[in-house]
Amino acid sequence: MALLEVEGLTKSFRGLKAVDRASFAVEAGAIVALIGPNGAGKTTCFNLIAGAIRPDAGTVTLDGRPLTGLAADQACRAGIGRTFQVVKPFAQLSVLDNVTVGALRATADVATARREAARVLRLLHLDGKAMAPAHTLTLPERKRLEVARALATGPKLLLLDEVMAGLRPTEIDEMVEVFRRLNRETGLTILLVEHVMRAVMALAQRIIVLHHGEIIASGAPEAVVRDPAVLASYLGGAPAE
Ligand SMILES: Nc1ncnc2c1ncn2[C@@H]1O[C@H](COP(=O)(O)OP(=O)(O)OP(=O)(O)O)[C@@H](O)[C@H]1O
Repeated sequence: MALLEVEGLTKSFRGLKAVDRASFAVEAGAIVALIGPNGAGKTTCFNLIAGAIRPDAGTVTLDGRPLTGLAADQACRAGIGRTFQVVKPFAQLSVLDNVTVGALRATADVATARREAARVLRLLHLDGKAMAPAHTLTLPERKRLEVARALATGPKLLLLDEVMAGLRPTEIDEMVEVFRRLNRETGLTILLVEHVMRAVMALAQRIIVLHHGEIIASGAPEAVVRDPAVLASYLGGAPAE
């Protein structure tokens, strides 16, 4: 059964079709990657699903419930958790407080939110940094904090926007393991936008390829990365650096 259903999603910016009649589904418990060249419309898709912007046409349904037209905080309450490409924690707040802010989306009780935040920090191996101000974290730690903030909202669907960018191969492998474990142990459904193919191939059970806002391929990772249309969209090279 599909947890997320996207049907005919379309969004233009000043005449440019950033997302063009995109339709796809993400099954409950799946890890699916959305890939494509720069400017293909991936982040716009996320913004449409998460209620940051409104579509010109099309629908988004989560768990059978229409999300189209909901504002970002309503989409979050409905079960969409997301990270942002540009990581922006509250710099002066501690790591624990940053994640508690996320957890307060799911509960009004501060003590419960702090407990949930502490649990999520352990999952992300950030518990040792709980009291550190967010601005003192390294890049890989800031990336994990971004994931922790999204996870603490208690999502049914986690949208990850380039969380591997700037990480070293060993750090990527650690992140991959965190998501695999989360998916395996809690059944969390994940849709990731990612250029780092090492992570895509290790994580995704299915890949959807966007090009100029349109879906040009979808299927098993090994088949999709050999698809001639996909290779052509990446200027004849490998799908990503
Ligand atoms: N708010 C906006 N106003 C105008 N144009 C926009 C806006 N957001 C995105 N676009 C345009 O829409 C297209 C799709 O952008 P989007 O950021 O969704 O691509 P992307 O696939 O996420 O790219 P990248 O891999 O570089 O992050 C691009 O041409 C971009 O310039």
